[in-house]
Amino acid sequence: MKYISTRGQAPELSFEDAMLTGLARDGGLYVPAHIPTLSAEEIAGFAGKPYEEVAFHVMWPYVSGSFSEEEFKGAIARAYADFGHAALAPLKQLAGNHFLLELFHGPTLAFKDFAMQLIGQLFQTALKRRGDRVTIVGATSGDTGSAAIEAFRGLDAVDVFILYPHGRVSEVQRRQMTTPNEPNVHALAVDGDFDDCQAAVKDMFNDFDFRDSVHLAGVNSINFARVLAQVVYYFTAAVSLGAPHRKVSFTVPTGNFGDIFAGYIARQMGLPIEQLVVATNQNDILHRCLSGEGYFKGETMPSISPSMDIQVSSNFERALFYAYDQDGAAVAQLMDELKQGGGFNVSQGAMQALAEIYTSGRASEEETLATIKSELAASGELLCPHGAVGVKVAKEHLHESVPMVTLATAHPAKFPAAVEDASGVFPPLPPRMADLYERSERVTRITNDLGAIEDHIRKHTKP
Ligand SMILES: Cc1ncc(COP(=O)(O)O)c(C=O)c1O
Ligand SMILES: N[C@@H](CCOP(=O)(O)O)C(=O)O
Repeated sequence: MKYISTRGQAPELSFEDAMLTGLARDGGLYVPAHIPTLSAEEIAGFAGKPYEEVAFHVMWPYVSGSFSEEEFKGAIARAYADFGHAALAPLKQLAGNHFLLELFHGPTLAFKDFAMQLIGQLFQTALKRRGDRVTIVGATSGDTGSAAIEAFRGLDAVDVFILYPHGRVSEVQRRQMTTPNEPNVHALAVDGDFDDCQAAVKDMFNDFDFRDSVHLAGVNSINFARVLAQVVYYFTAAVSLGAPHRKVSFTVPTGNFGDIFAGYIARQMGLPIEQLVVATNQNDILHRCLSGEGYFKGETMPSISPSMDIQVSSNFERALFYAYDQDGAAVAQLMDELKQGGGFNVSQGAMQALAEIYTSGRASEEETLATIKSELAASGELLCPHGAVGVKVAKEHLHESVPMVTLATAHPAKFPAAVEDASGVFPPLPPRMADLYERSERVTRITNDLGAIEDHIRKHTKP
């Protein structure tokens, strides 16, 4: 399988090269040159199979030229060995036709572990084979950073620098990033918001001298390997509800559009997905855009679902690439308008293409709090604020005949203040991280200045 850039001007790469490269050199994002499909029989065959086995079958066509079958199966087995639930991604019934897919049983209690644990294994295999080392930079609104640090801490061939917005992540998220004491891990608290952190990461990739001198790699969902690993749980969830013989819908709490884009890939691969519902918090650029108002940045407002406090949603570029019939020049033009003028209008044809796949909704802060409270009373499920945004929006899109799955993207214990405020229940951390509040922290506060960030990284990267 070859990978191509959404802006059409970067070299085609293998899976391994695309994974280690991160952002394409034309500023675009890598996508597979074609999306492989699975037959209804193959999908039906996933019923009752362990998650790891489904994972291998779904992802193998994308990675097969880069890893041997044995390497890839080994990576999958090691990636999911430490999850705190035997099913890895259990499905719970909330009511009638509405289900919750719990994606927070990994080591850092968020859905990011599904991909990050796997790419941690794949990076190690590839770097060992090449005798190479890389500098990973990542931007986080809380969960990607902790998952990346967990996946790469202590590895010889990797330095990892995580940029998070100072004061805009939860205490648990911050401590997950600042308490690991391995010297290859560096938490940077940036004076700015998540979009500033993400822009800095992209600017570093576009600074080729810097990029090449430190062997830059990226583990945000700009990396297609991140998206790919997330495709798997759409299959396991849908099949357990009767797919491919029955259609299933998904509602996805959305920020950077990576998770829902994984749903799009699953759909294109042949999974009968009826609706893909984008659920946003008050930072609702995606909901506004999908409602026909164009894609225009507003100010990012801090919320009780901080991981979704995002205005420039990086994977939306991938969605646009398909909506514009894979026209890289058109996508490059839109991204230029976004950078220069803060937004763009989507053509009528592309809006139509998006509307065939995605619908959307938004939850205010009050609605999120009310949903945490009401869902606890109704089903006994204690939601994190991100899951609550999803549940609120999902309820506006329920249909009698098609099951709806809402993705519960993080454990409530990552956001105890908001959860307790809403429900009166303080969600405790699982025993394996019960001493998180006592561990000492190590973090560098840094201004939102590309030169300062690059200097810091240069100084702290192992040669
Ligand atoms: C808990 C949680 N929910 C939802 C999201 C949104 O996911 P995505 O950025 O893939 O849209 C994030 C961040 O990415 C998150 O950390
Ligand atoms: N919500 C994310 C933001 C980064 O998203 P990514 O999926 O592109 O890595 C976070 O928690 O960091």
